[in-house]
Amino acid sequence: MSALVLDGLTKRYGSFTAVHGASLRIPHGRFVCLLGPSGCGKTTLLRMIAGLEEPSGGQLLIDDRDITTTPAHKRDFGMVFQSLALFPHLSAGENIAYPLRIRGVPADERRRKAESLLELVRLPGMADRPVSQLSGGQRQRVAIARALALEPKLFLLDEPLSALDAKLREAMQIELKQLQRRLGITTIVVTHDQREAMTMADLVVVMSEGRIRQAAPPMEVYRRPADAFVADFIGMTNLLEGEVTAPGRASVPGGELVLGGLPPHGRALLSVRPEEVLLHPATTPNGANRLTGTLSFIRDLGASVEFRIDVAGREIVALTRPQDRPAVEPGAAVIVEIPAEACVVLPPESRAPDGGTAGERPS
Ligand SMILES: Nc1ncnc2c1ncn2[C@@H]1O[C@H](COP(=O)(O)OP(=O)(O)OP(=O)(O)O)[C@@H](O)[C@H]1O
Repeated sequence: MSALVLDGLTKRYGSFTAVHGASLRIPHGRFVCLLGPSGCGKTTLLRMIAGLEEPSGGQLLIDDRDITTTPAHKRDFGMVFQSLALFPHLSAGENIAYPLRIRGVPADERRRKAESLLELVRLPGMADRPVSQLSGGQRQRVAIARALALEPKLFLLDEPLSALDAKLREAMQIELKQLQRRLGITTIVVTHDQREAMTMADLVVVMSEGRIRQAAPPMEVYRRPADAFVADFIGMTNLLEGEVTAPGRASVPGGELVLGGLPPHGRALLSVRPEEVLLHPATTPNGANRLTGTLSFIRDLGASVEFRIDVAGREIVALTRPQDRPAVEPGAAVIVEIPAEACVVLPPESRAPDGGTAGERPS
C-alpha cells in the first residue's frame, strides 16, 4: 500500500500550465525531494499536496483515500515554509505549543510536549527563549518542531534551509535527514539544490517545465538519468551526439563508440560522467571507444583534477583523482577513452535546447 499517490495532478493558471499531470507513488516513511530549477512547478506541486492549491485535474490519495478536495487543515500534514512564519513575540516553546493550544491541549501537556520536541530538534532547555534571540539555524529547528507537534501523517517543507549560510545549511540537511529517519515520517521537501536533494532524499523527483522528468533514488538519478535534462541538471556530464552506423556502433565527433543499448538506427544521444572518462597520452595505442583530441585546459580542484579536451571541435571534460593524474599538459595531443559501460543512452529528442553541459563548447 502506498502512503501517498499523485495521479495526474495538474495545475493551470489561465492558459498557463504550471504542473502537467504529475503522477507518483510515495511509500510510507520515504524522504522525497522535489528538485528542479526556478519556476519548474515544484512549489505548486507541494502546495497541491498540502491542500493550499486546488488542482485543475488529477487526484491525490493517501492510504487509498481520495483527499483531492479535503481542506488543508483537515489533512493532518505538517508544513514548514521558507519564511518559517514563527511568531516573533512568543518564546520557542510557545511557538511549538501553538498548534496544540489551537487543538485545546491542556497547558501542562503542551509544555511537556514542547520540551520533548525541543529535545528532538536538539534545542533542549530553550523553551523560554524568545524567538527573536535565536540564530537562523535554531529558528529553523523551532519551525520544524512546531510542524511536528501534531504528529502529522506527512511532513512538507518548501525550501526550508535556503536562508541559511552554506555550512549551516549542510549541517541542517544531515540533521533533518537523521530526524526523519528517527521518526520514520513520510517527508517531502522542495529544493532547487541538487546536493541538498542527494544528501537527504530516498527518492529524488526531478522536475522541469511543470513535468516530472524522473523519480528515482539519488544514485540512480545520477547514474541512470532518464533524459538529457536530468543528466545535465544532476552533477556535470558530457552529452555526446552521434549517429548509429551499425548495430551497437555510433559515430561521434572524433571517432566511433561501441556500446550496448543503442537504437537500431538514427541519432544517438549519450551521457558520460567526467569521472568515467579516461585520459591517455597520445602515444597510447588507439582502439575501440578511443577518440583523439587536444588538451585545452587543466584545473586543479584539490580533491580532483579536471581536464578539458577539444575533440573534433567539441569539448569533453574528464575528472581524475590527483594521484591518478596522467602526465599530459595543455596543448598536448591526447586520447580520450569512453568506456562502453560509462555511456548512458538518452532519448535523442531530450537534448536541452540551451545546452549548458560539459559537452557544449563555449562560443
Ligand atoms: N498564482 C499563480 N498565478 C499564475 N502563475 C503562477 C502562480 N503561482 C505560480 N505560477 C507560475 O507557475 C510556475 C511554477 O511556479 P512554482 O512556484 O511552482 O515554481 P518553483 O519550481 O517552485 O520555482 P521557485 O524555485 O522559483 O520557487 C511559474 O512559472 C510561476 O510563475
